Amino acid sequence: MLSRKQLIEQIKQKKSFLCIGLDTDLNKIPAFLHTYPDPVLEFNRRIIDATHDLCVAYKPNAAFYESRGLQGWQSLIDTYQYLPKECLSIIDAKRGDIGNTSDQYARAFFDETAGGMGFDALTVAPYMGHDSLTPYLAYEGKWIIILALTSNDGSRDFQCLKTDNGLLYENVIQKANSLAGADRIMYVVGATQGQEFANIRKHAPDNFLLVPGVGAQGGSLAEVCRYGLTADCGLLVNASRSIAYASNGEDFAEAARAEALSLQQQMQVELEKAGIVRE
Ligand SMILES: O=C(O)c1cc(=O)[nH]c(=O)n1[C@@H]1O[C@H](COP(=O)(O)O)[C@@H](O)[C@H]1O
Repeated sequence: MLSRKQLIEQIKQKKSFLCIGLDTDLNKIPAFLHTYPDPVLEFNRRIIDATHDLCVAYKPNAAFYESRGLQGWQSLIDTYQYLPKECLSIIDAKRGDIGNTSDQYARAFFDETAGGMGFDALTVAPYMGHDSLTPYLAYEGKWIIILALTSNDGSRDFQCLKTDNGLLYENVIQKANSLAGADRIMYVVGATQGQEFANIRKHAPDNFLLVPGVGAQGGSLAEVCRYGLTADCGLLVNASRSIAYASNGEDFAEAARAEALSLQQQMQVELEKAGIVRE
């Protein structure tokens, strides 16, 4: 369990708001790892060992594990158990269903005694409304991270539709803000959304934003910071492929560290510029 206060302390201590995505694809990891009993777990462990002092969160994406059936689910459980406790653990599963079903998703990802995983945070889709979100909030201290304005092209299809009460994604934020505060709810906003961050901040001034889309998707960290940074930082910027697959040789963990270090150094400059940490 990681509270907002503890997350902010981590950010200040590590001078980083980096989240590392563990989107581990059996077909992309170095060949020599295939001799290990669980190559995905071995890969994740080495990435975590090489980067944990540079980031404040890890985000395994459930799809990369679910697609491998029983073995994949075991890799996910074992990876969860290996995550450093000082980092925010996010399961990116983008769940959303009627309350009765959301209860089960919540148990699967939040209740360690039920399914072996007790992640701090879960990504959720808001499309089914308030009663699809509240079951997760029943878990004291856990976070939900709601899709607001995503990084992909299709984000314009629905999220930017105009309603009598503003854009659809603005409605999502307003509704979710009525369910819980900035100590329980974060929003996903893609790094590719640039100046739109200024508008997001009008509706979610205090919430942390999970920001995927730097690295492989081409989003700009400087622009995200310019429009999205708050006095408490308020950002978790995720990179998955650009870190994890920086090399596919035996040096993959060092290469991942070099990528993570480069992002952390840029983040430190931004945190210093904003006066959140001292130079
Ligand atoms: O919820 C997410 O994390 C997410 C939302 C979004 O708008 N865009 C997005 O890319 N993601 C996820 O963030 C990660 C991005 O990976 P890279 O593009 O490899 O850094 C993937 O796990 C995506 O599923």
